[in-house]
Amino acid sequence: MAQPVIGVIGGSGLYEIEQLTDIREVVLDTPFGAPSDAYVTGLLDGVRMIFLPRHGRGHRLLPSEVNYRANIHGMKQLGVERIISVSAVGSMKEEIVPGHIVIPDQFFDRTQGKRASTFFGEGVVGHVQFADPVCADLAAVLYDAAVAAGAVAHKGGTYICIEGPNFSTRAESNIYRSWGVDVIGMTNIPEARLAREAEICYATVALATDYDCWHAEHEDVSIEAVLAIIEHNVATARDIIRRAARQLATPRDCGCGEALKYAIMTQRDRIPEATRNKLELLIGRYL
Ligand SMILES: CSC[C@H]1O[C@H](OP(=O)(O)O)[C@H](O)[C@@H]1O
Ligand SMILES: Nc1ncnc2[nH]cnc12
Repeated sequence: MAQPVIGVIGGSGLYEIEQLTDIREVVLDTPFGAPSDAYVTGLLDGVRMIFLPRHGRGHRLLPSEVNYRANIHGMKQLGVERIISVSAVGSMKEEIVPGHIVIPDQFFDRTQGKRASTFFGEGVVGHVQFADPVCADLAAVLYDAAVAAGAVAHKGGTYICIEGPNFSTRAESNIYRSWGVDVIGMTNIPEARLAREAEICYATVALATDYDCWHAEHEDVSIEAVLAIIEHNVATARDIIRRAARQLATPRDCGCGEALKYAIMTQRDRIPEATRNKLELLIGRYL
């Protein structure tokens, strides 16, 4: 069996994986438009990796402008079975100190409907389960890798995803905290939803960079502070990816690869030809 391919979507501050060898750039088109940038494929300790900078090289795309559907479709085209997302996040809890790593196990969607968040539509209806939005197996590997890399890591937690690009108001921040969320960011929704629809495992290495604006003894979040923390921790993020990759060179043993098995509602002979063609890579085997 071919070796599983691991995708990495790099967030703020992670625009390349320096340790890759046998590097090739792949420019892809998808039925959903253009991905954020060329994919970089290469080997990390012999494991095939595909890297994509979420905001494009040079950080050109707002969280709302990222073409999440194209990014995930491109990963699928390249045979990716597991996606490691790397993201900068604000901490919503005292004990998650800037510099710590969180491996979230839940998402709370506060985006504002501006992002295409499903591959379905245009005559085909599908409803995937999303109660547990993160692949537990992949998350466990990432947590262990973070600990082995020497990071202070938190296993599990809720990532609230706001639309951005502005950071939150103090009132919003305090209300989110009262909801019990752990970290805040702007990108993991709809990325995680689309990975599930594409039957790709998804989990995030979230690097806490700030205390948003709720903490009386800490400065309000600013890009300056976020970038300083990222700069100090990007080597750790790369180390986590490298350690995780070594553990992920085996076929997966979770349910993510069959997420669509019972999800498609539409009577098969009523699915328009054009939609069939557009979604062939994602749903072809169920039609
Ligand atoms: C640079 S702070 C705000 C920015 O960083 C996070 O992006 P990513 O998840 O791609 O690391 C956050 O979601 C915002 O987009
Ligand atoms: N406080 C914050 N809010 C939203 N996204 C972030 N990314 C990093 N810090 C953040």
